[in-house]
Amino acid sequence: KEAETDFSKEIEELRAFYRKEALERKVLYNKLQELCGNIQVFCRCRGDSPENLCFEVASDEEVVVSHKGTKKTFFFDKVYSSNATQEELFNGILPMITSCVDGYNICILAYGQTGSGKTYTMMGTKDKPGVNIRCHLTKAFSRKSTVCFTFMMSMTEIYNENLIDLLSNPPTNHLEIRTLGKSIIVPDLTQIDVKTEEDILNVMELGEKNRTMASTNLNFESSRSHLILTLRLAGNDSVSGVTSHGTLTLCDLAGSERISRTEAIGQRLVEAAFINKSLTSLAQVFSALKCNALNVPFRNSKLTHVLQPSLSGDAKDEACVLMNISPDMKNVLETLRTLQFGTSIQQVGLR
Ligand SMILES: Nc1ncnc2c1ncn2[C@@H]1O[C@H](COP(=O)(O)OP(=O)(O)OP(=O)(O)O)[C@@H](O)[C@H]1O
Repeated sequence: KEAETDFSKEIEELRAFYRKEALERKVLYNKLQELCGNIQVFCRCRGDSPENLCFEVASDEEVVVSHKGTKKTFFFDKVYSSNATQEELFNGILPMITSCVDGYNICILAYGQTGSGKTYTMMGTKDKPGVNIRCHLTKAFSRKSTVCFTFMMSMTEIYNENLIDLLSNPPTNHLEIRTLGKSIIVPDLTQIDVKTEEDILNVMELGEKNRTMASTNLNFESSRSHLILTLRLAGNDSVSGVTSHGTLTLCDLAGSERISRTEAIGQRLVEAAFINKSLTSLAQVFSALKCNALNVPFRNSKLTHVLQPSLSGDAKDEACVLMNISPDMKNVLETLRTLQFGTSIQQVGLR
């Protein structure tokens, strides 16, 4: 009996130690977050080398754009030059992604004009997989062997303010978004339980297939829509008995180019107007957050409404905006616009 009591005491001490350690890790992470701000802006330069480059990467935080004989310098949390590999970029955002297992809501957004490398960054190719493919969180699993994780995955697309469920068969149009306090729910959204990396890749494949089907039915190019992949995870810690919930949202935004540049007419003009509206709403949300406005206009577009849970809350929300830029001189104005957008959100601190 004495031995039994000693053993229970030891277990209790171990639990207390474990809880303390977990708390300390959280405090340290919060401190780090305070130092870095909870929106980080990274710039990625497309990886080809035309003769006429419109910028140079001056350091791993600085990019200098040349236009009409003047040079303009932009500073970001990190600048990835044309030579940066997919792996280097992924390693830069890995700490943020893994914090999701500690109950953080993480949102990674790829922004930039059409052809600047957003899809390459997020999806990549078979040989050079991008963020979405590498985000299988296996590193997180192995880091916490005492925690049993469950994952639910959803994949949606927003085209002309129409929220489409890419995991239902056939894809369902016009999903409704409801606000429930600080969170939002999409009542009819398909969520698939995923357990392994292979499950996640299979679900992505299904989503991509349905995306092609949806774009064929509605007659649009996938680059004209926003693609949002969400992984919701719950981790039950067998030692502390605590369950934490985190969300990882990965978003490949539609091309940000101006309407005048695309010379769009008819349906293409309507698409461009919708894209413009949603990206403007995104900028407005960031600027409202920046000045701690009481009302952040999340509901002005489907995009910001869907992203609200990872942008609006407290210190547990974190975002990383990947600004993709093209090195082509003929794209210099779009490059400048993209970098200006990045600069404007750089100092945003979420509440
Ligand atoms: N860092 C890179 N290294 C090598 N190739 C790249 C890189 N970034 C982009 N590319 C290539 O450039 C082309 C355009 O990239 P991508 O399709 O990713 O652009 P995008 O911004 O997603 O365009 P859209 O908005 O039209 O979907 C693709 O052929 C892609 O493979």
